[in-house]
Amino acid sequence: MADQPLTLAEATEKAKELRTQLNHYSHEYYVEDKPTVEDYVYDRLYKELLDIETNYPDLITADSPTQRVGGKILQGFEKVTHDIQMFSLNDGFSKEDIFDFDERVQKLAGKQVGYCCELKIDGLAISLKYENGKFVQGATRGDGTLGENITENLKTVKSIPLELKKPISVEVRGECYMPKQSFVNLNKEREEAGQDVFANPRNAAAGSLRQLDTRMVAKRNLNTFLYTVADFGPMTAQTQFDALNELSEIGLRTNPEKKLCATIEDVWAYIEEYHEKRTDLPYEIDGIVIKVNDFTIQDELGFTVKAPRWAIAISFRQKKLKRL
Ligand SMILES: NC(=O)c1cnc(OC2CCCC2)nc1N
Repeated sequence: MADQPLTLAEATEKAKELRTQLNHYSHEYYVEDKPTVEDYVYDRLYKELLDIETNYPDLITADSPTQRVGGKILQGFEKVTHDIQMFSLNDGFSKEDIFDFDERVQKLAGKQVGYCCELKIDGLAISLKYENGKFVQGATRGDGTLGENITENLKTVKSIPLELKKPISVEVRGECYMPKQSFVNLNKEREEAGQDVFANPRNAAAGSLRQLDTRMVAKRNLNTFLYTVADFGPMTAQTQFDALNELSEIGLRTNPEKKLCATIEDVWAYIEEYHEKRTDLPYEIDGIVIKVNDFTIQDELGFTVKAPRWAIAISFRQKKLKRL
């Protein structure tokens, strides 16, 4: 016999249960890349929730997985002022530049310091604001002070949680990027449709986030890695390495290839390692970012107008950098 239609009370309870289950499975799949259920299990539960929301539209919540598909046509992007400037990075082009950086840092810090090394994801820098755990604003870097409000577009990026694992208010920053395979598939589609193709995944990600039709963005399979805590709220990390782990603990996606290096020689080994490995990665990187690990020392070193003194990027895309 066909299921009896749910009462409002039953539907409310069931929708809440389904949202929790679906958001958990989605976190495993999109944030941890470790799904524990087959797609058909997810799809069946999703359909059940969609049916309930269709019958009881008032039960639709902002963090419902059904809201990820987009459906808004924006008129444009409002401007957003970054209370905390989004800095860029000084570039290094050779082993000598990296060792000179280490010398400067040690001189300023008055001691040998440890470094947190990260892959330099080739995407678009974004800022995410959460209030009491809820995703409230997403923005582009812009010129570092003035960016664009792309909240509605970022809501369709499945690895950006609409709700954190803890009800905290923080601002975090990272990179939004298009995986290599998605880039290949997109360009194939565009070519078949007689459209211009994108030159590289970074341009494809930027072009996708500029879409005013959020349904288009939802189809572009964008992804993220977060790497900066701008407003810590109650977060307690005292080093960059711990901050990356803390970002992951509250439900944000971070890059697993990070490494804590005690000496600049270890940093150089990491750079050479990923210069080799980069073609095997499912996303593009344009270099490595080296950061003084200890936040107290970062604060001592401070910033120039554009960039921190406690970090340097070595780019793999340098004419001069024939080989490392
Ligand atoms: N593209 C990246 O993967 C990346 C970029 N920037 C930073 O750190 C900058 C941010 C502001 C000061 C240091 N880290 C990264 N991993």
